[in-house]
Amino acid sequence: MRSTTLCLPVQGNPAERILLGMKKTGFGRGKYNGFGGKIEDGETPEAAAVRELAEECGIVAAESDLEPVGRLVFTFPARPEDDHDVQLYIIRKWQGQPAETSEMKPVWFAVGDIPYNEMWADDSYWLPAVLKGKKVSGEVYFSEDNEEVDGITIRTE
Ligand SMILES: COc1nc(N)nc2c1ncn2[C@H]1C[C@H](O)[C@@H](COP(=O)(O)OP(=O)(O)OP(=O)(O)O)O1
Repeated sequence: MRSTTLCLPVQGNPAERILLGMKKTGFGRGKYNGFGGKIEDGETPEAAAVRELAEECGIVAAESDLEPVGRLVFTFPARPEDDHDVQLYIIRKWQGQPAETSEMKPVWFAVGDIPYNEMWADDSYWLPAVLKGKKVSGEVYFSEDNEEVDGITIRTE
């Protein structure tokens, strides 16, 4: 199970726009997603989230500006090496302008125009709640094709 972070930069409170990145390499290539990746040995989830934001879209954030919004566990029975345990954050304040990197191409979307058909299939189950200010936790099981959701439990608070 990979321990990872996923950070969602937004404008507005409640969120009006969200910054997503088109993944250019590795896991989730060809999909829009938030920014994040593996928590390295000895690193806190918050330090990993800030590092990945800088590496993937060039923005500089303070750990104290990360808003924890939940945790999701993704299970791929047909490809267990891709199982992910993900700490989720929203961020509304940072320094610098988002820029394309070797890993991701950032694009702003209005909250009503999020391209769910170009994202992981789980996102439409939990992202709307997060953008409305809820915290989420849950488990997602993917089907044999590693793309469709086969089972999902999402709790909101
Ligand atoms: C499968 O469902 C998922 N949905 C969403 N929206 N995001 C997911 C899902 N599974 C994982 N993620 C997130 C968690 C991380 O932010 C990234 C994956 O990071 P990881 O470090 O595993 O992938 P890479 O950055 O490609 O790692 P390498 O650089 O080692 O290739 O996706």
